[in-house]
Amino acid sequence: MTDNKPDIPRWTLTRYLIEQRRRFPGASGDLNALLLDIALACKAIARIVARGALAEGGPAAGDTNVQGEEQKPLDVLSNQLFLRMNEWSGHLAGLASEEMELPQPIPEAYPRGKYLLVFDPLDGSSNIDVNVAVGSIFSILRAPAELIAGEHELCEADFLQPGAAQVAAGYAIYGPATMLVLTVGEGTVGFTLDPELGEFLLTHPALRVPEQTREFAINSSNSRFWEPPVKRYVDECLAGKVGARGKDFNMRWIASMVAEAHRILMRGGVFLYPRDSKDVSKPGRLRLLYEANPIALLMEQAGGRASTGRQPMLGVVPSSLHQRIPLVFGSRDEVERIERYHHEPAPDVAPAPLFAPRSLFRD
Ligand SMILES: O=P(O)(O)OC[C@H]1O[C@](O)(COP(=O)(O)O)[C@@H](O)[C@@H]1O
Ligand SMILES: [Mg+2]
Ligand SMILES: [Mg+2]
Repeated sequence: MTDNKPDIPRWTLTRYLIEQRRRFPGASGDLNALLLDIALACKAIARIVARGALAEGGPAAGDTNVQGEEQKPLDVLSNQLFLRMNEWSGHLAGLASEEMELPQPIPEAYPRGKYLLVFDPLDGSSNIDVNVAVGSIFSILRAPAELIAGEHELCEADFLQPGAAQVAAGYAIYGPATMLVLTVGEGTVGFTLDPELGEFLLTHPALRVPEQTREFAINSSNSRFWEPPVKRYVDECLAGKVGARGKDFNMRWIASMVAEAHRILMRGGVFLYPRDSKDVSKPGRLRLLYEANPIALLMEQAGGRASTGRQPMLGVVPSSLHQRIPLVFGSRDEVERIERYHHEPAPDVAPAPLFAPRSLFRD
């Protein structure tokens, strides 16, 4: 079965989740209910984003988040929608967001559940004013047993689980169409919002990232700060047919990671936001728990790969809630090549000869 062919069952998100649950006869249905609440938050955000400059009622801008970045009114509003749609549900033991310094416990009045939700309520929000696709990214983890048992209060350490521990992950993209792209550990699937029905309908039942590509995405204004393996990789792509790769490459940079991830899931490619020396206090631009990990799981479940450049992303043990990390993802062959470049010496750095001729004019 291929995407967008008439043999795709026109399942709603609800129906898809019911079918998935059949795989686990003992399942409580909590995960499904949580995913539907998240989808509802995304629909609410989609409506506001679609109104653009006509949207009303957003809180005043001007604040900064824990990352020291300017919060747009829609960042704040999207965060509130995620909280409002999810904290009462009884399926969560806590939430954490890009826009909140500390994890948010479930209010006393509401029941506690067994999952943790981590999210970036609006990714690529610097693109809102220019009407480019933005999105919401989420990751679902199991709450530690002691937290569920009430043996301790919700704390940062509860969230510090490697990406491989994610139960589900996904994003909504607010573009010309709104889509929800999801994995519950059984492949990566895409739903398109039917605005008349208000339903996410399954349109991409088996997303696969092609193993090879001729398209890369990187913010090349940072090139002077890159490490040698990344410089080497990009130089080889730029050299095209006559270079080491023997083929021409195309380049894209939307500056909205959800949109880049979506393009790569649809037609392949590789994305890099590598470690650089621009600001030594930041080992990468993107955040591990609510940007890199969910995208990594979606990629891996679609046959792609995600990495720090040095190790698989899903194996990284987080050290803090808002930890930043170098991120490379997309077509498997390209990500593996970039990893290889990080592990092998650069080809032009020949070992210093024991008896090199000495000269004042040597460069
Ligand atoms: O402006 P830069 O350095 O190109 O960074 C762009 C990156 O920053 C992000 O916008 C960060 O996400 P937020 O908008 O949620 O902070 C990514 O979506 C994107 O890949
Ligand atoms: Mg983001
Ligand atoms: Mg954001």
